[in-house]
Amino acid sequence: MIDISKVNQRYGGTQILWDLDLAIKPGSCTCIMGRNGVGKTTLLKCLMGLLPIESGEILLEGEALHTKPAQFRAPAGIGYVPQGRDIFPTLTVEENLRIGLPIRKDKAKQIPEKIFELFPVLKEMLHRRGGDLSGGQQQQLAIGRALVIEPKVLILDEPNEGIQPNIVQQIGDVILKLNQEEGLTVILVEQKLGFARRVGKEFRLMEKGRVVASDQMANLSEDLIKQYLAV
Ligand SMILES: Nc1ncnc2c1ncn2[C@@H]1O[C@H](COP(=O)(O)OP(=O)(O)OP(=O)(O)O)[C@@H](O)[C@H]1O
Repeated sequence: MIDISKVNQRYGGTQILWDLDLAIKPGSCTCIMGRNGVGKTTLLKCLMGLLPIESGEILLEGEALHTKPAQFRAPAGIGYVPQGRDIFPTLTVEENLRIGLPIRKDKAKQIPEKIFELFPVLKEMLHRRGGDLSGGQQQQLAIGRALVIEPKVLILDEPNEGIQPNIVQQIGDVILKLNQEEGLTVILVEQKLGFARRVGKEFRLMEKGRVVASDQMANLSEDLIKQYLAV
């Protein structure tokens, strides 16, 4: 589904991603894990075209993605929930959700009802400004906004950072539903081990800008945790 090969990326003189290889299978839910600063967010930004790569390639269903400017990546079928959410605080919930509508292939004029079934709070808050929502509600809005385009792949960068436990539970339920019942491919950067184990089917461990271990989530051993995740 997504094939990343030999990707190198640098911020000025500092190289962050080193010949990074990563393959994502259709219908999988893959957690990308690793200590702070190993390059997880940088990798997602490269996938979304928000950062240029120096070399290597990124393919989506066999077609080159890395040659497409950022604005063509969502229409190619990638929904992205960035770290820190990045909702538009002065726009209403409805306006935030409508942003993806023009790039839908069917040019739908209405926000799909499914978004409100997944996140009923967004219907209640439809006319409130995004900036007035709680952190957890904003995160639900960011996920809803990414789903409006009906993506083939949903990418989430630490969706539970600073979110209260009951909303973390709800976000987990939604990811599980989308992945297991609807077959949506999910890529999740996640620091919380419990959450990763609950929703992830596979893991990829990163260290120093490379993927150093890949397996089914059930095989994430204490040794690997100690080596690549413990602080
Ligand atoms: N805009 C930037 N300019 C220069 N260096 C950067 C920039 N953004 C990130 N870095 C550096 O790149 C490295 C990787 O950062 P990145 O945010 O991708 O890591 P991460 O694995 O997502 O960590 P975290 O869990 O803290 O978000 C870090 O050393 C970081 O300081």
